[in-house]
Amino acid sequence: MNQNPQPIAVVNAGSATLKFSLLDGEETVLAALVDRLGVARANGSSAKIRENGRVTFEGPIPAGNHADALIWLFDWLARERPGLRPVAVGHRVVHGGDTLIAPVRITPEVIDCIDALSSLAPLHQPHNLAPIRWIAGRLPELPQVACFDTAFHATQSRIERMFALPGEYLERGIRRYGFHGLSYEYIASCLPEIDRNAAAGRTVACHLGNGASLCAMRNGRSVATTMSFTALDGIPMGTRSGAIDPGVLLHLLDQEGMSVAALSNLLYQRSGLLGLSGLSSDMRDLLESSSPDAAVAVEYFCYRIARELGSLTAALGGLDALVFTGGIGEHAAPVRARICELSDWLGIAIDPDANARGRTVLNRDDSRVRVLVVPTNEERMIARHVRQVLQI
Ligand SMILES: Nc1ncnc2c1ncn2[C@@H]1O[C@H](COP(=O)(O)OP(=O)(O)O)[C@@H](O)[C@H]1O
Ligand SMILES: CC(=O)OP(=O)(O)O
Ligand SMILES: [Mg+2]
Repeated sequence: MNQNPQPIAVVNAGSATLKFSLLDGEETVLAALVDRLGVARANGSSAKIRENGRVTFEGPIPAGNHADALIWLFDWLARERPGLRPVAVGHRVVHGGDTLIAPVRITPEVIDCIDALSSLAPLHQPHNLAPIRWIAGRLPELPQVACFDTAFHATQSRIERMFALPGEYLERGIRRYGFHGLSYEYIASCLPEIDRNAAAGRTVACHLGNGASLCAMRNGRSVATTMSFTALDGIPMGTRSGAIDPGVLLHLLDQEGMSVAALSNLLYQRSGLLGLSGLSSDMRDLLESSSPDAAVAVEYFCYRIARELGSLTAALGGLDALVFTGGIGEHAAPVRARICELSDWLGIAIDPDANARGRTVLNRDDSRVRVLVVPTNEERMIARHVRQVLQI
């Protein structure tokens, strides 16, 4: 790091985690992860801080929610690293709706707009807002920038964004938006250095983490994606169902008398890999398990991804490259292998050894489609946006 750091702080608040980074240019000088937020346990949550790759703090902290965790982190920084003062803060905000389609400096009006979209991203939006509000109240002189997961998909065609509902619904903003945009934007920014044809051509990126989606890109711009109005649609995820016949929801509400809150809990928290396996939402647990239900959950996950890959290939009119990213995409070789096996009809052929070793290039020389593993870095993308918006 240089002698006079002017770091950008980046806050990426997930459903049960808070990721916090300090970036000096493209370099991450400090990265903190606060885990198990909102999970009832005697010791509260736990934090891990890494500086230049070395763990410098690890242990329980007295934080029950995202704002508490951020307060603890700012206190820790002021006490332990007084020389590391952020000059601005960038936030990942999951939903930008129809109006927030580019990174923006946060004002009270922007906060109101983000708040109005909370019901469309209940696992994320309230957790995105809490740290923004705390910083605005306590450190009003610190500029804050919101970067939206939805913004990258603003290039999609009108047809792609529609649901087949009466036109008035589209006018009211009931349409496909898409998420994980900061991750896809970062991947698109890396591709020219890794593979010029993939960067300029027809690429499907698979962001497979706890939340998961696929995005079809042409020349680095979003053409179609699997998530839509909310981050529930598309492929199954850690605890989310992915696409489901809306008739099932009507049935549960109408015939079985399920409450809206219980249905929301089922779809967001109790489905996906967790629901199918009855064991865990974490792919590591499922791959290690000998339970038949865990195997079914993994197979279902891979099968639905392979089906969506076919659909997105149709949206692109062909496929030049497939990119894996996110916790599962970057680390779970058996999942990548199975998705590629199910997609061999597309001309995908990978080298098992390159896959097992987690190399950047997985495809064999005779594969018609390039297959790549590119680690995502939403925080780096956010820091770039902050510098651009604030011109620093
Ligand atoms: N070594 C691994 N092998 C298989 N799956 C992994 C591995 N490491 C992480 N994962 C999966 O990645 C998920 C987290 O993905 P990540 O993209 O880091 O999280 P988030 O969606 O919270 O940003 C975990 O829940 C787990 O399913
Ligand atoms: C939008 C979304 O699903 O995000 P995450 O993967 O962080 O849960
Ligand atoms: Mg994520």
